[in-house]
Amino acid sequence: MTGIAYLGPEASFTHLAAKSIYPADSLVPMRTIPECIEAVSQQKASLAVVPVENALEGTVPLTIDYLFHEADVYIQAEILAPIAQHLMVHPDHVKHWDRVETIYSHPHALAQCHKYLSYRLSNVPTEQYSSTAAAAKLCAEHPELAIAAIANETAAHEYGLVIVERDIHDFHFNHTRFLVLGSKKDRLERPTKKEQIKTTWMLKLPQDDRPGILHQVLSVFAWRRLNLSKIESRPLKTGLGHYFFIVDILEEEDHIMMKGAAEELTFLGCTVKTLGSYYTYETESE
Ligand SMILES: O=C(O)C(=O)C[C@]1(C(=O)O)C=C[C@@H](O)C=C1
Repeated sequence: MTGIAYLGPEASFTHLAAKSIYPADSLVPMRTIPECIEAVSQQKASLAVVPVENALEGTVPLTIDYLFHEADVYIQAEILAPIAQHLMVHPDHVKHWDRVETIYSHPHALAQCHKYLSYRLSNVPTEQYSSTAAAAKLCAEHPELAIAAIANETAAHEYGLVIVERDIHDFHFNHTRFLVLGSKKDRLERPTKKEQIKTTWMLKLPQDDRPGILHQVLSVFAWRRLNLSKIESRPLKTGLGHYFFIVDILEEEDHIMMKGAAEELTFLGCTVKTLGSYYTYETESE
């Protein structure tokens, strides 16, 4: 069991995030997020790095859903990275870049540039691809096609493309959170003294639709003064109106108040799936 799986290929944003804390030669590219998570749960990789949330576009649903429904893995750290999106083409197309016929990228990247694309290139269809770097690689491998990719600067260098429009993401504050996942509850050391620990739980409410249950759940945290930094619902996929909740709590799971909270939630009929406690590593831009 060796290697750290990441959403590839080389020069994806996930690759840059992973390289900020792990040596480049330990990283193994995968084609999809589920493949990364499976590699860890089937012990084919020691860890995996996957995107989980973007400041402009919100959750990466595939990651959250796969963690809840399909795998039993734990978060060992999170990496917070600034994101800058650029439009790039093969050198053969630089002169007439605004005549490209299709723009490829990861769905999150296309969504981060929605305003730019609709004002500047409204007639050009977009096509979703497995990652920004995979889209850049496609442009490099097909100079005969008039296509462009939205990706980062490293991808432009890696695949020999030319950036024709810089910083095309719609809002300046663009960051993505990436998770480092492992098969055991084990966390990376605290990166700096001031870093706050965080715990992620996934909560399923009791089956019977009793009034006020969400209020009761929140009060479990409130009276214990447990600070939530995020709460979000996702469909349970068992029918309309059925959800599970992802909560990030700014406390360590072993804390007495957290143990009490878990017990009380279970008593209320909730199922608590823990992803563990971990620290945040912040990276600089490329
Ligand atoms: O496509 C990539 O390069 C990725 O690493 C994926 C991903 C995402 O899933 O959000 C990561 C960061 C950016 O927000 C855009 C795309």
